[in-house]
Amino acid sequence: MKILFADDEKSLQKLMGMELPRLGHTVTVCPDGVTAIAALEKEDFDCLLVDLDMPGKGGIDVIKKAKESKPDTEAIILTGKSSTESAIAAVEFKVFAYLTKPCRLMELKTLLEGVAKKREQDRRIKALTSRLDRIEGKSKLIGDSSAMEVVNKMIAKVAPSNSAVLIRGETGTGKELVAKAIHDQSLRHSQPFVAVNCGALPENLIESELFGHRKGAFTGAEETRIGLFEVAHGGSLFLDEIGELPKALQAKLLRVLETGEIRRVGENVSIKVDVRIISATHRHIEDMVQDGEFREDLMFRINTFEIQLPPLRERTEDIPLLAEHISRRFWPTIPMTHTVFATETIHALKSHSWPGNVRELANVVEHATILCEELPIQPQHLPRRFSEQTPPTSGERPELRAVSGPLSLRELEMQAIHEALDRHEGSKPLAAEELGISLKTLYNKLNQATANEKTA
Ligand SMILES: Nc1ncnc2c1ncn2[C@@H]1O[C@H](COP(=O)(O)OP(=O)(O)OP(=O)(O)O)[C@@H](O)[C@H]1O
Repeated sequence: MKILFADDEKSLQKLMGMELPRLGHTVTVCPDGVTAIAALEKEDFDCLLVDLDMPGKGGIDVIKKAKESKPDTEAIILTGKSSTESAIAAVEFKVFAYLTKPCRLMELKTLLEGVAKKREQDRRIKALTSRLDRIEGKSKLIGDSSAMEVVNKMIAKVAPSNSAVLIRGETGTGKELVAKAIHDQSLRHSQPFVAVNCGALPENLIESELFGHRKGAFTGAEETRIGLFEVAHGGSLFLDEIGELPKALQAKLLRVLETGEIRRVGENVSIKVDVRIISATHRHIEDMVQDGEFREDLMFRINTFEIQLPPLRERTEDIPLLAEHISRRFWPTIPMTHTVFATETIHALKSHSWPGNVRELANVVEHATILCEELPIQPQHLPRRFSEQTPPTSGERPELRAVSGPLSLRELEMQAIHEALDRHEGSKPLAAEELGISLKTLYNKLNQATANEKTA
């Protein structure tokens, strides 16, 4: 790390000037606060190591100056005598640690390792947050059909309350997006939104995922871990596919919702949690209750307020807006003034039945943006099932051509890949599994096909 050391004690200046580089850091040694502030004006540092009492400007002035221009600069205060005022200032400026002199080198070494680790974690969090933002996009629900207007009104009404919400709708209709929109418009928006797919977790792991576990609670529980309820404390927990929750867990979840307390697996003390529950399902929960698969009391707990999402085929008027919005996700440089889809392409999109709803539309648009080199996107850029609906045009790409003559081995392979992708609504992992190839191989083949087209 780049460290700025400031202390008026000559012996310490000498010691740090020698020892910090030995610990793998680069150090700028300053004899007082004024010199340290001047150094900060010239360059940035990862960590400040400053004496509190120096003639002219003190350590707090140096930290204040550094945090003004670079708030993520870490600071460790060294001092001969601690005072309440300096301790308060240290808290105000989020100082990493407070060391009273004489400090031991080993202690300082450990602290600096802690600073380096924190900076690494902060960087990772930033990278993950920006990646998540890119993947999730904003929770803005696109669509101005009357059906979506109703949905938006319901979200606005229920969001500020603390009520449990059950979102119903076919797969890919945007249930998670609605859950996020409820959270974003609620008073909890600055707290965590945690999503968990109850259908995707193995049965033996769900309890510990949701409620956490104590070290040694079961084989493999090597460390105490907090569960998603605790992670979501103060915010919202989105239980996707709640119909898939095993019966035993339904009883435990009900108890948590009734008492507001969770108990980590293997622990016998309860912890209070404040979490708003938003659930979603594509299944008919009432039928599941009838068949004894879902607890009726739990159903009444989670469905205080219900939002029904319409399938895409019932709001085809939203398709042009949605398709354009999604295309910019994959192709962010498209100027806002450009027409992205040709009229015939919109017509083909509107004529489809969309069993996979908006997720399927997103896959189709991704496919088209990969194939299309020049806007607007034409029908032949859509997957095969669409080109079968529209008459072929000249200049059509070989792998999208209607089968008229013998195909080369590569064309046959691409045909099989596209058919598998169509069957799985664009899901590459599922298509790869069906074809008996790895996901990586599937990507390689698709990328190769695109590269071949570009050079053809
Ligand atoms: N109204 C919408 N506006 C913009 N994007 C949408 C809309 N509805 C869905 N999407 C997009 O479609 C994809 C699927 O949405 P989402 O995951 O919310 O659906 P879901 O109903 O939760 O699916 P599943 O039932 O499979 O969990 C996401 O990429 C989402 O951003």
